[in-house]
Amino acid sequence: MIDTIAAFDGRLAKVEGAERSGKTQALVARCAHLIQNGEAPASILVAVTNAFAAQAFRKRLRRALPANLIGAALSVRVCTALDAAVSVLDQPAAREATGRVPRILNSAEYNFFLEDLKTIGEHPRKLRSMLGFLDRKMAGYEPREEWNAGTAADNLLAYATRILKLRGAMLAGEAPMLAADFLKSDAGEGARGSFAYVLADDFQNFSHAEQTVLCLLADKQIMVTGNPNQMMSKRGNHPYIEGFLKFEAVRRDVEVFHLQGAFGNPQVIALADALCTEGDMDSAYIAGSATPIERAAGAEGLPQGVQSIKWNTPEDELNGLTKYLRKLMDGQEDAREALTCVVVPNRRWAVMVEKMLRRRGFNVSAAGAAGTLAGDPRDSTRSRALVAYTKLGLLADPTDMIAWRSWCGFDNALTNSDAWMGLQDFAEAEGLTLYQALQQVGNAGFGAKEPFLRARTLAEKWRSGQDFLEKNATRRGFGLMKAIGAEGISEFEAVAADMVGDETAKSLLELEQAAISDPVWTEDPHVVHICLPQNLCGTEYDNMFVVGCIDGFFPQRNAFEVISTDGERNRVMDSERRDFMGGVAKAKHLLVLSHFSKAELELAERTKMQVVRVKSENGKRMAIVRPSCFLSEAGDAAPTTMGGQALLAEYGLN
Ligand SMILES: Nc1ncnc2c1ncn2[C@@H]1O[C@H](COP(=O)(O)OP(=O)(O)OP(=O)(O)O)[C@@H](O)[C@H]1O
Repeated sequence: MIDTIAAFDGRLAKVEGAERSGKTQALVARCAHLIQNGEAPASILVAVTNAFAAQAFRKRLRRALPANLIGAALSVRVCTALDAAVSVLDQPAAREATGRVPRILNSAEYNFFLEDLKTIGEHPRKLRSMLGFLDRKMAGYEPREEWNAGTAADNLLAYATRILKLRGAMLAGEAPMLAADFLKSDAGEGARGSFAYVLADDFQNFSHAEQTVLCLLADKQIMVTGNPNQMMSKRGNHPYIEGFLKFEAVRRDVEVFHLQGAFGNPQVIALADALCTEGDMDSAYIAGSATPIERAAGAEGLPQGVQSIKWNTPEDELNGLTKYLRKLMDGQEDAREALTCVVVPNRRWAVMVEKMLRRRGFNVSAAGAAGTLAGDPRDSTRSRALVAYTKLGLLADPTDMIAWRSWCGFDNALTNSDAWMGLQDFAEAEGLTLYQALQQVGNAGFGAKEPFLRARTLAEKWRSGQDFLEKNATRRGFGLMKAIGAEGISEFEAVAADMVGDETAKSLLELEQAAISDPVWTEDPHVVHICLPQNLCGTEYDNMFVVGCIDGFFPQRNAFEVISTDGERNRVMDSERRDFMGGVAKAKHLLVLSHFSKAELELAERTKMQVVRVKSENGKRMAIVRPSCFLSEAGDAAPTTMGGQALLAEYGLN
């Protein structure tokens, strides 16, 4: 079947199949076939769900091609649909037609934008709900005249667009819609169909607007793969599942390929299959049978299949499980630690697991659970990463108004939104760009009369920013990291580890932007990966250890919360089950589902475990928790649970 797909040269194709059935492999094969038949790599676009999936696809493509074509493999564009939309909007014709700069706000920059929106006087909750509404409409690619947004939301949209335009910024939710509109317009004629071949993996994960962009970019062929049970519905991405399900129904002459079975460990596939019969899962997408994959040479002795291990407390679990992992790795001749992934329920667990693994002598990357630029900008000592990032942004481009907006907002309870709004009005009234206006205000020695309310505050910020720029404009590499105060900050660790030492501010900013918004794994084969389940899309591992496999973590507590409605609870449960099923199926040989039975109440509450009851133990209040309900849902496909201490004893580890 894969060979037929690889050679398929019709206009439209859809490839569907169960988890691990070879959908991505089919696209890799198609892409390799095109290159081997002399197609220019630049004529192929591969769209995937996130940067991890892009990295994995590139690796698979390289492997699928002979050495003399590696260069060609590297030149194929493999990116997210959002990236593809941004590239469209970055073309001069699109910038002119839209009047917008496709510089996407990251989450910290978005928070400043949100603070600024509050100046219109709406209640914050109403504001969020209207923004959510607008975001859904844009992602859903509904015609503007059918939004029926109401006056308040219309005004909000106009205001938001105005301030984004002035700032030279765009929201992630806007880009696909704007790109699709542009590609459909006369002005976009040159950009339409700019790739002969568009291959879209996990098409069910893209929003309607993103799917539209991908279709408009394809000239000769679009081939999509997908599986509704693997839809990732994390907040903010609005997947349009119908776009995949009805792909052939709304178009003519679509060739549909249905892949049978799956490749991987039969026990792992059986567990994933069992979950595909629960909740809103579509049982038409069940593998049914699995073709095992051979373990690599040197690793044949390692355990295979699914293990369920029970520990007493989270501390016991981390301690015991990392010992077990150490033992398994030491038992291999040429251990490739990067083929092992520890799946964690949240950031806090990622940090704990990372610490423990390092203590056991492992090199570790937690890129799969990387945080955003955390901290409270109202107090710059509590948002050091964001301050460092802003300084880097100013050094990279001293006219970047997104960086200046952040810079002017630190250490003020309302992030100086009122003053910034005054600056915007002033710029428009004077016919100046926002940068020119800030420059003018900053350099003016106005006496008692400010050109707008609190202009003096912005003038001070401008001058301190200019001082910083003058002192540090020529710095590079590690000196630059020191100057911006990024040394020793965890958010900059990944970039610092890969630095050569002569990076300019611009190149360092690009690396840091990627690390925050689109993290990828280091290429080092001797690094254990730590990942959240939702980042496993497009990847696979020989060994996978899920820690904290309890109710409240897998699935998260909202799936049980008594205060929400049945519908809401089911929605969360279904979405968590999909992430869990899709995630654990990526274990090619060994899947360890590890859980503990009690934790200190304070930790349990803070990390939102689903507490069954509370009991007192040695003067401490302990929360009793349950193994993940997904284990019981899997029924016979779930293994018998073994005690952690018994496992350690078996390996002589206690
Ligand atoms: N025809 C094949 N022969 C042997 N192994 C294959 C074949 N097709 C795929 N595989 C292997 O099976 C595994 C699953 O393949 P792939 O990742 O392409 O499936 P998928 O359906 O995209 O999975 P996912 O559930 O992750 O979306 C991979 O390890 C891949 O190398």
